[in-house]
Amino acid sequence: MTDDTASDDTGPEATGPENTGPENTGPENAGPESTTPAEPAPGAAPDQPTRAGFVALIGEPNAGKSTLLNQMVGAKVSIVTHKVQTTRARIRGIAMHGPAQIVFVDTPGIFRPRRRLDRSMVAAAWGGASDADIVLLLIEAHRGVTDGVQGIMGQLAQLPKATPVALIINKIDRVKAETLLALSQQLNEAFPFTETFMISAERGHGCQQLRGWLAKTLPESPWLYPEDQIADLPMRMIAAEITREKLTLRLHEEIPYQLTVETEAWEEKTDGSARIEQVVYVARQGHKGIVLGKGGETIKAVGQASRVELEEFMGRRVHLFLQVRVRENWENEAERYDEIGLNYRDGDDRSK
Ligand SMILES: Nc1nc2c(ncn2[C@@H]2O[C@H](COP(=O)(O)OP(=O)(O)OP(=O)(O)O)[C@@H](O)[C@H]2O)c(=O)[nH]1
Repeated sequence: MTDDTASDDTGPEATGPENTGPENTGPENAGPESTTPAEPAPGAAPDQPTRAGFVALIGEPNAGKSTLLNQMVGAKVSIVTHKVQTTRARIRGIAMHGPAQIVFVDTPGIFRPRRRLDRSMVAAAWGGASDADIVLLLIEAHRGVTDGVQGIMGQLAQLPKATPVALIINKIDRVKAETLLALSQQLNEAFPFTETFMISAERGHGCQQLRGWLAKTLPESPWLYPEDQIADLPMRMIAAEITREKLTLRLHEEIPYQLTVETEAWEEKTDGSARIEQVVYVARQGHKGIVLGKGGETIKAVGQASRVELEEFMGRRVHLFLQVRVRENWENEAERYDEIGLNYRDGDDRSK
């Protein structure tokens, strides 16, 4: 182990042959919370056509997009913290509802970009929206029509006319019913929303109705992802996001937005555990020391916290290995954007 590698895995390293047996539990068998494809709902008419498509979640930072996604998909596919702009990648979660496959695109918060990376996030958010079959605009009930919301509403007019756009008023647990009705009326006068839902993403209120509406509104189509691919599709990404969340919480304001985590290797062990190798990329040499901490204590604590959460999430043992590498000018390397799911091209930026 070099000084930039950490693992809190104190158990004996498994040395058995590569595990390829059919009994091997893949990341798709990630425990009760994982994204699990459902059979067509009991009672669904056998001749009902399958439906599928992309649903984009649009909203100001902190509106509750990740919370709603987790609620819909039933798995922790993106990270919820109190910080804004925690969502770096276009993480997709897939929900099955009867014969419908609902593919969620969790866009980064839409906000005024300052740096190039920020601009790519905005472009990705709007790109996700215009490619989507359905757009959901999330508003925070207690904040009402902010400047940011007004800005986003102005942009909605640029979407293809046929795209259904639903207004989702979230955090209804924070306001009175009269406030909600007035807000809904005000917003519906400003834009012709196809439908309005009032929900609490955190508590799950209204989410079942929303899911039902999405399922019946998506176009008739074969499923976009084969059933056996659905569950493990985002696992590496989820694992990387869990570690990035632990880093963010540990490093506070220091450098969280200038680092990224990638899962480089994932090996299933014959004893049912998983060996996961991840790399934390930092933008500057100086940041490496901060992430490692004195005597490697920071990265060790991060690794430990991440491993505990991964084990809880996956329902089995995890051996987690973290490395820290410097990738200078990461933020300006256009080719990196594709890898984290951001496709930025000059001219794409619709935020101005
Ligand atoms: N009271 C209340 N809080 C909620 C609700 N939904 C989400 N929150 C909280 O709002 C905060 C932001 O939620 P996120 O899901 O991270 O928001 P986001 O839109 O994904 O944020 P970004 O990733 O920054 O774009 C978190 O603290 C959530 O717990 C809700 O229905 N009621």
